[in-house]
Amino acid sequence: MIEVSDLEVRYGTHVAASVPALTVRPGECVAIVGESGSGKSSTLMALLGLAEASGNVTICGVDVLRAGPRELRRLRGSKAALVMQSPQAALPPTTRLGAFMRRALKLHGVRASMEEAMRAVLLDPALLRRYPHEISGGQAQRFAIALAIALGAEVILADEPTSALDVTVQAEVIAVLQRLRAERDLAVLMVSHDLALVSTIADRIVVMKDGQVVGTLTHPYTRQELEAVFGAQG
Ligand SMILES: Nc1ncnc2c1ncn2[C@@H]1O[C@H](COP(=O)(O)OP(=O)(O)OP(=O)(O)O)[C@@H](O)[C@H]1O
Repeated sequence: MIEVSDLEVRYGTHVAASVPALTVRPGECVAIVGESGSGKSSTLMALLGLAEASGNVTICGVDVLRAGPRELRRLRGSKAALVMQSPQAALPPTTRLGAFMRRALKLHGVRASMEEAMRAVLLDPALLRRYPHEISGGQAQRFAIALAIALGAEVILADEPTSALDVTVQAEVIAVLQRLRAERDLAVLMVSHDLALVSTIADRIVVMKDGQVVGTLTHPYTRQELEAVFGAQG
């Protein structure tokens, strides 16, 4: 569960994003869309306490902007998972996927079946024996989600999770996210510049421009609404 009110993200005196209100309930997917530089990533980073921000952010009961380092570490490590554009680059190249996941589980004191987490994202558990360079971009993205599942994530924050992938692989990753949020009641907040993609998955679309929220659409969207968003973006 994510609840945001009066959020303002700053870099020095520059206000990069201003979000008056945003809620993502368990089982929901909300997308933030907007052109480059509109403040999408800054918003996402502030939600995990990774940017200078004021206002109120509550994720899984943690008051993020006032939490101490230990509470934030616990939140980021298990309850709220960040899925980035190219997870392959973030994986240590000389560590097999299974060893990496085992280490992460141990670090956070979590006991979970790695095989079950792999199957939940439609990956063959045999891939746990591979090195990062031996899997595809789409598999790496699903591995990042499997890791989140194994660690017991309740919230997934995804920053352009599919923009480095080709269209069919994008669809696989989106299908996995869709299934997980329904089956496991995950709250998914996704940042994307791809309106066509998010309109297939999001319950709500928050449109940002120049650091401001300029509109929110609720599913089902009309063509006119989507066209208006394209206008607001461009
Ligand atoms: N670390 C930083 N220091 C200073 N300014 C930053 C920093 N990160 C982002 N900004 C500025 O904040 C504004 C919002 O950037 P942000 O990355 O949030 O946009 P975005 O919508 O995610 O863009 P993109 O789609 O290109 O990732 C921009 O003006 C950007 O230049």
